[in-house]
Amino acid sequence: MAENNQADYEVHTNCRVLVALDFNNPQDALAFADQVSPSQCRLKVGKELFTLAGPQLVDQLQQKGFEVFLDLKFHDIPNTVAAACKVAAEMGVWMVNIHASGGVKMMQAAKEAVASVAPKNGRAKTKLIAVTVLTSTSEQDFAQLGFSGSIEQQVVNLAKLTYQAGLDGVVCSAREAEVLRRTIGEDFLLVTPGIRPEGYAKDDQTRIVTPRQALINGSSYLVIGRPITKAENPQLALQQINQSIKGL
Ligand SMILES: O=c1ccn([C@@H]2O[C@H](COP(=O)(O)O)[C@@H](O)[C@H]2O)c(=O)[nH]1
Repeated sequence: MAENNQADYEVHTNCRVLVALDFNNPQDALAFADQVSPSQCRLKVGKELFTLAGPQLVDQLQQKGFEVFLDLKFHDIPNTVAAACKVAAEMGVWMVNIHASGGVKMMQAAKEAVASVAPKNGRAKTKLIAVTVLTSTSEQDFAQLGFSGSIEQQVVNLAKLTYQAGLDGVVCSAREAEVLRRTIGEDFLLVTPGIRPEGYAKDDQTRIVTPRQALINGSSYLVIGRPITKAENPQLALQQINQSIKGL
């Protein structure tokens, strides 16, 4: 596989798919990485895999030339979240995230911590984004939590706070991408899970959108797990998704 140098990072420019490596062992994650190329996708390491395999696995994926989104969704007091984000930035990950509902002070502390880390090996500065409302949450779930108003209103509210705190973008559903582009503008990353190709099962997601429609709505990056990793031929599933969004 490709070595970890500047040239490897340039191949990612047009790559919009972030594959969620939600495997229950590091061997399967590494085997998946060996079937695909950094020009086709970036890789997302989430809570299960990181708890199992930690920074060593992240490093192995980076050594294979992949940019890694460390999806640990930190949510704690400002000092704790800032310290965790600093460690993530020192690992050289492409992107890390926190929960916007932790508040502006927490987001600002995290931002300062990430900014204090000098990027290494020709990489770009680690991007810091904030989760608004999880894509598994329905309007009914949202009301049950005691919120009044719609999910869309809350996503816009949290995205505005995230923008004011100086972060690079948010995690939201692609259903909210259009309104966020109208209210916040183009210079803000919209990272959207809950992506389902036409006809694919919803699983536990509720606010789903197809890959093509998500980009039309204004998504910057598509987070896709099971439709690729659980496919009979994951490499082909990724290729087909990339084909379906070509030119967007
Ligand atoms: O709001 C959110 C935030 C994060 N996720 C993560 O994205 C992937 C989605 O996987 P699928 O298999 O495509 O449903 C998963 O790792 C989640 O932890 C999210 O779904 N929604």
